[in-house]
Amino acid sequence: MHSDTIAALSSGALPSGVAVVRVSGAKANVAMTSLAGAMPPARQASLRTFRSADGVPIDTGIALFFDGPNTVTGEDIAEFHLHGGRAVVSAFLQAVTHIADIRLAEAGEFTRRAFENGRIDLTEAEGLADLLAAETEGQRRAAFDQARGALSTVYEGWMKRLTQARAMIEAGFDFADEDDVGENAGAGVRQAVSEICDDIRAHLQKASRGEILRSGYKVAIVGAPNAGKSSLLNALAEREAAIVTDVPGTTRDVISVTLDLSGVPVVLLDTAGIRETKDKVEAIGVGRTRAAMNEANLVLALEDPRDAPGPLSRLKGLLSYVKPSLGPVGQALDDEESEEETLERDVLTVRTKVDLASGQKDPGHGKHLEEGGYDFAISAKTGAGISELMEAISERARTAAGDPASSVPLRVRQRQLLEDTVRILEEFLNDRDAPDEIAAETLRRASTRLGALTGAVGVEDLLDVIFSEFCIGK
Ligand SMILES: Nc1nc2c(c(=O)[nH]1)N(C=O)[C@@H](CNc1ccc(C(=O)N[C@@H](CCC(=O)O)C(=O)O)cc1)CN2
Ligand SMILES: Nc1nc2c(ncn2[C@@H]2O[C@H](COP(=O)(O)OP(=O)(O)OP(=O)(O)O)[C@@H](O)[C@H]2O)c(=O)[nH]1
Ligand SMILES: [Mg+2]
Repeated sequence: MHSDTIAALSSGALPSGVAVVRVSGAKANVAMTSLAGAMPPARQASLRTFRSADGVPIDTGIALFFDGPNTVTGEDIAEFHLHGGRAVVSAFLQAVTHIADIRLAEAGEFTRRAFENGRIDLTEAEGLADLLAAETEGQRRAAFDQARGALSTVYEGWMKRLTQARAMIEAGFDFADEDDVGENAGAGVRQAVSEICDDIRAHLQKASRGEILRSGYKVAIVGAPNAGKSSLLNALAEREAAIVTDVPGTTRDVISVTLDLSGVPVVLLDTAGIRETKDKVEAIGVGRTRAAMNEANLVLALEDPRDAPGPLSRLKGLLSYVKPSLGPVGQALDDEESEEETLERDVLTVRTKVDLASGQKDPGHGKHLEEGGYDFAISAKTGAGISELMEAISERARTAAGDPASSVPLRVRQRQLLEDTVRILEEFLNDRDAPDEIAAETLRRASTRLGALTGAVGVEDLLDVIFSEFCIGK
């Protein structure tokens, strides 16, 4: 139990209609009696006038008292629902923190107490943080699912099975002389571990989907200077997010706009046109274009076919910037064949400015313009082809993000711990001749990784990072 009682404004930015101040800890009842005059019946909303220590009224509002340990934090909680004015809340917080042993809470401190008092585990706390940050329906569903313990159940199940496997080996120590027992137990353990390993691998397949849902499906808009990239960004965003001029090299930095497409956040990245340049600033911009392409789930390669030296030849050069591992599922591919497939799937070629007559002579080269060969043809000026392109992006984003309610790991931290666990379990499975002591130790290491997922073990150093991500009052 903590000695300090903490207090904070738990509702949003002021001014607001109503402001909720929460007080959690051993002195929550003292806060209630001194500010509201008396204790309200537990868990019942009561109208009270709140007064500072010298009896001066601050505000009239709703008082609520939740008696621990069955509360959000696991401690006694007093809630004060005030009028949401800045001076009201400020006078109230002043009066609360005036009481001995009550101080203002740090960011995430209520949730941290919930974790430390065993009310929630770490995946649930992370789910809560994501729930507060959720901006799309898909994000909300996945985070809500995780905050309610969907991942905890899965991870605790694996932990239990792994512990049983370890227990079987450790029991085997006692039968060291009796070969029969040792070998039979050995086969059972291997079978059990290999099943756990398969289950974790299947779960990991969903991880990249969860990460896309959490941080957005990234679409890089690339092409030569003046191809019409910023114009496309503005058309998709339906606002003037980027500067458009007829000067090649207008965009020098990556400009990002996030859209909510059917519940999946889609991050559009407008980039600097790719060309050899002596301009220092533009050269840095081109470097950033390359980085944007590498992190993108989808690349839109734009081309105005009136540009020399002709359609697609430049695009080929552009595509060579793209990493082979790029893919909606984010999985690295090993052979060349699938590498080509990935490029085909994740790069859309877009012909721009179709309102400018086609079949026109290329002024520089006198060649006829190539007609087909592009996945899409658009005009940012007339709007032609824009909604078709938008639908194609949306469909890819939905596929890449998957079903938000299917218990996907949303975070890199979670994925890495799961990958570590699989690696250690494989080590165990591959070393058939390991003495029992070594085998048990290998499984123990795997348990430690799994335990860190829910926060059961070895996460002390991480807690500050995880909980500081919350806002104050949560
Ligand atoms: N006013 C207010 N609204 C809020 C919160 C809050 O802290 N205050 N919450 C803050 O996040 C969320 C609700 N979360 C809560 C979770 C558990 C309990 C609770 O008292 N649980 C007990 C008793 C359950 C029951 O009565 O059935 C328990 O789990 O044992 C209360 C709120 C959203 N709305
Ligand atoms: N007629 C016509 N002009 C367009 C269209 N799209 C863009 N333009 C024009 O083409 C020029 C370049 O457009 P931008 O969108 O700035 O091109 P960009 O690819 O972002 O260029 P950089 O940032 O310099 O790499 C501007 O003069 C635009 O008005 C279009 O669909 N039709
Ligand atoms: Mg531009």
